[in-house]
Amino acid sequence: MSDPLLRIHDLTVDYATDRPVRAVDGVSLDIHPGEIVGLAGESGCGKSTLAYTVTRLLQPPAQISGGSIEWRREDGGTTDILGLDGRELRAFRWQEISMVFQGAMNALNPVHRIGSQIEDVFVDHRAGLSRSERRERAAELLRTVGIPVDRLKSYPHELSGGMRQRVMIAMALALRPRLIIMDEPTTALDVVVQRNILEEIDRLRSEFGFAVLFITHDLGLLLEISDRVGVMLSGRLVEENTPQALLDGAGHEYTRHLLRSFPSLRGDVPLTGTRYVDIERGEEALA
Ligand SMILES: Nc1ncnc2c1ncn2[C@@H]1O[C@H](COP(=O)(O)OP(=O)(O)OP(=O)(O)O)[C@@H](O)[C@H]1O
Repeated sequence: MSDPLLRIHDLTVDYATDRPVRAVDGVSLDIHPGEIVGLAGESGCGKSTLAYTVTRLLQPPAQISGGSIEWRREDGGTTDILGLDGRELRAFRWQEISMVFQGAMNALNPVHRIGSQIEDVFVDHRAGLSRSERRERAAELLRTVGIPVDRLKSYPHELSGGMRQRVMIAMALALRPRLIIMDEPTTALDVVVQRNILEEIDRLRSEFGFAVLFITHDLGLLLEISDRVGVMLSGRLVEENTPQALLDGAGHEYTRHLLRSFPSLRGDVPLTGTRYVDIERGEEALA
């Protein structure tokens, strides 16, 4: 197997509050190029804290108490993510790793058109592009995520929730990052829209080859879309394996407990994207 793209080693993160919380407790996890790695676990187990640490968006009172996060650059060398300074981080985010967070669709600025918000990513990170080049790229990105190009002129409130989340995914793709971290990206959406977007992410992954760290409390969903799934409990990564291996026999009692909550996934539901097919046009119908 190729060298990992991201190597999280023995990471520990604490919230230094009156009653300190160890949110991430000695987690080690590798993500390889092009892989979809799912992270499951119930609310409060530390999934988001892990995502915020990898992207260096963690705010006090959170503090990194130990461990390392290593990034393999395209030139083969490694970058210590925890050692990046502010200027380096601005160049690193979006460019190397981008993020789609829960409720990200509400992060769009309500008073600016969709097109200009996508173009802004290029204004900030691709200073050499002309205005018409930026426009062309914004249009191409919308097409990529399945939104008609005339929507560039729309304001966020004129789009459905699913479309707005697709716009956020388009922005996350804009600079062709090699890893996209998605923290509950579809949780706020209708289940049909959610399925369509997941199918889209998988298709885009095949097309562009980026890796995905997909975080959700929904283990059933992760078993369908991931190459490997990690299960977190109280800050620890208690198990990590392929979906099939977990279904065949999870090693940790907590994983077995989570699996029992999804009885329909134990053999009678295909693990491929085939369940998407009959609802392919669902979002258009709802939008
Ligand atoms: N700002 C904060 N101050 C203090 N404790 C925090 C803070 N943010 C998170 N925590 C605590 O850290 C632990 C991990 O929280 P985290 O949000 O990472 O979990 P999660 O698995 O992502 O949960 P959810 O799915 O609800 O977002 C929890 O015990 C939480 O209460």
